[in-house]
Amino acid sequence: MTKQQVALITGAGQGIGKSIAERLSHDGFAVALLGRHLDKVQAVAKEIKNNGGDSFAIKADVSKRDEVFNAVKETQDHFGDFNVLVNNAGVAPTDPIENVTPNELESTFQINVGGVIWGTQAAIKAFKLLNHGGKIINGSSQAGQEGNPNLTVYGATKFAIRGITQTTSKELAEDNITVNAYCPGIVKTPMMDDIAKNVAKNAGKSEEWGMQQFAKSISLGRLSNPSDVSNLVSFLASKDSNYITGQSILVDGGMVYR
Ligand SMILES: NC(=O)C1=CN([C@@H]2O[C@H](COP(=O)(O)OP(=O)(O)OC[C@H]3O[C@@H](n4cnc5c(N)ncnc54)[C@H](O)[C@@H]3O)[C@@H](O)[C@H]2O)C=CC1
Ligand SMILES: CC(=O)C(C)=O
Repeated sequence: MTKQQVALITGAGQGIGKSIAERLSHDGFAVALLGRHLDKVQAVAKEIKNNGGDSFAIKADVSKRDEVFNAVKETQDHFGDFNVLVNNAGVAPTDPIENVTPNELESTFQINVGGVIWGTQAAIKAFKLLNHGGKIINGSSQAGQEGNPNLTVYGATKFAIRGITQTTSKELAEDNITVNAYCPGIVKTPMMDDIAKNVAKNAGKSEEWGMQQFAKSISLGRLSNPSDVSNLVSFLASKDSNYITGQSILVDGGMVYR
């Protein structure tokens, strides 16, 4: 009887993180859901339980190293194992470069990049304690492969995550830990709605115009659903990806061609 695999997903209260948690539960994982707002992750965890899954909600801020370490330990203690970390949580400030502030720069890097680094450190510690390898899956973006206007700070963090994915995959290969990233395109979530609204506001245009500035470059001609992304994460969390590491894989409907 194969032991149930355990995954922790950060930013699982909505959007892509919620979809990843649901999909990994469907794949047979026990899932721990981390979020800043406990009520939101508890609601998703409850829904997963009602659908027959094994889930657990944790309140934490990924920019706080100790909270991330506690979340991984709580996951391991609760389920008795820990196998996959999905560093999904992120924020996307939307500003033309001349409006970027020191606070925006610092807080965005603390969340988007710090969260990945603290999660990676905590996962390594757990995998070593459990005496087995594991998988780390980071949330990058098409905006981490191609510069997007008005997303300088956000894009810088997503480019950084691709670099971290490469460096840590090389460092951790000897411990049988793979590290990969998913690079979604334009996904229908609250984050993307806010980006489109802000781009439109900055340009004095309608919200529809804002979303269109991104959507017009999608070859497949449709916006992405969160499930398009969790399909890829399901593969990266499975044994089928065991020979893939250090890769940042685009799932963007044909926006960026690398
Ligand atoms: N929506 C999109 O079009 C795309 C999203 N992505 C990436 O996918 C990931 C998820 O994005 P969405 O689901 O669209 O975002 P979202 O904003 O809808 O959800 C993000 C979740 O992360 C949580 N979060 C934010 N900061 C946190 C912190 N400090 N600690 C703990 N949780 C925190 C939020 O509360 C929220 O529940 C992000 O890393 C984003 O950069 C990448 C490409 C496209
Ligand atoms: C939110 C995001 O990552 C985009 C627009 O690529």
